[in-house]
Amino acid sequence: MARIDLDLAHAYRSDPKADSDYALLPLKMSFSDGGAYALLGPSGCGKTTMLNIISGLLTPSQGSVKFDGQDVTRQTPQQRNIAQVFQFPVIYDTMTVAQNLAFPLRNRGVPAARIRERVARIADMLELTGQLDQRAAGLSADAKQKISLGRGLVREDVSAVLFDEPLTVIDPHLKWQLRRKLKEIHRELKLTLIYVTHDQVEALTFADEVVVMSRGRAVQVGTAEALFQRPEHTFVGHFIGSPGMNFMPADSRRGHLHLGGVDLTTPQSLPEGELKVGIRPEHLKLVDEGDPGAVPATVLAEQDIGTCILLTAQAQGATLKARLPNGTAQPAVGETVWLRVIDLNTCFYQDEKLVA
Ligand SMILES: Nc1ncnc2c1ncn2[C@@H]1O[C@H](COP(=O)(O)OP(=O)(O)OP(=O)(O)O)[C@@H](O)[C@H]1O
Repeated sequence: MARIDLDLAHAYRSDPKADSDYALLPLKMSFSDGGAYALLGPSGCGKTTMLNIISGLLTPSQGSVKFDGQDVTRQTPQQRNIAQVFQFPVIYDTMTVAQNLAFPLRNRGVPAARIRERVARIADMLELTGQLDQRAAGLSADAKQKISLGRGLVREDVSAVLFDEPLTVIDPHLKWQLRRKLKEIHRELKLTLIYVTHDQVEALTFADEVVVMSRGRAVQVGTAEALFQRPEHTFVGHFIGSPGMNFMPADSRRGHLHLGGVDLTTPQSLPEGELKVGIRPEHLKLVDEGDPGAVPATVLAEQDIGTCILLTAQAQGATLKARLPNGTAQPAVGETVWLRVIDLNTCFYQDEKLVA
């Protein structure tokens, strides 16, 4: 296993000039030895480009990739000792499950007894033990992808295991189980795992640290909690959470926060000037009229989504979403309510970056 350091940029076109010419803008980041990471972001943000640069399938147009301090920028995936799991199963149909799992070990001359041990362990973790002697050809798409995962995880000597949206073909119920399984496997095997996905639930359940990407930038690297509580960029606030963070334009002058027509006091000390106030739907509270951190809002809709009531309201030109606990007295559509937007959970942004 290895610590991985990136200090690079990548453009698929030669002679890039504008930011939009880059698939990855200049970035510096590190993946620690034995960590579980997810690269998360919308389509086209550069996740696969970053993964392919780490694996060695792609050479960055600028800069370097280091494994344990050694420059591997020009090395192939084999030389870097990387295992990869792709979206679709990569297995040998004519082999049995056991032979498929053993293949990467046999290829490297691992002794037979150790191969048996390791295959049994991986099969047990992925609940494939009962199918070890079956030919892969007859198995379902789910089982085949589990074999692919197993082949990625079976070697002990890899620098890292890279996953590119590995659960795409998996049935939703099994997907949920496998996400948790991968987390357990990481705890047990302590491999460096890097996992590409555009699904935040997948990223947040699997990874110790999530790299949130937007348009060729890694905008924040953090734990699920940090991304939820303190998004460092409005993009992260908006992208993480369901629904995402609410934002309202505001103006900070001489210790006061003007939010539309309302003047509010904040527990945080704020820089002067135009700001965006960010508050999660989970933190937005219905309060009494005149509450010092609240704004009046007109109820637009209410939806019982089982775990809570999702309230949509309009306040000072912004649409706000609040997750209210079940059992909360529901205001009528069109009614004016007071929503507390300022409390210790509130985040403040200037030029889209967190400032308080
Ligand atoms: N081989 C290529 N040649 C030219 N441009 C490419 C190539 N591969 C990717 N791109 C461009 O680079 C940018 C980043 O693409 P990339 O595939 O890394 O994003 P992604 O986040 O993995 O997206 P997705 O989730 O859709 O796979 C996109 O604008 C894409 O169009």
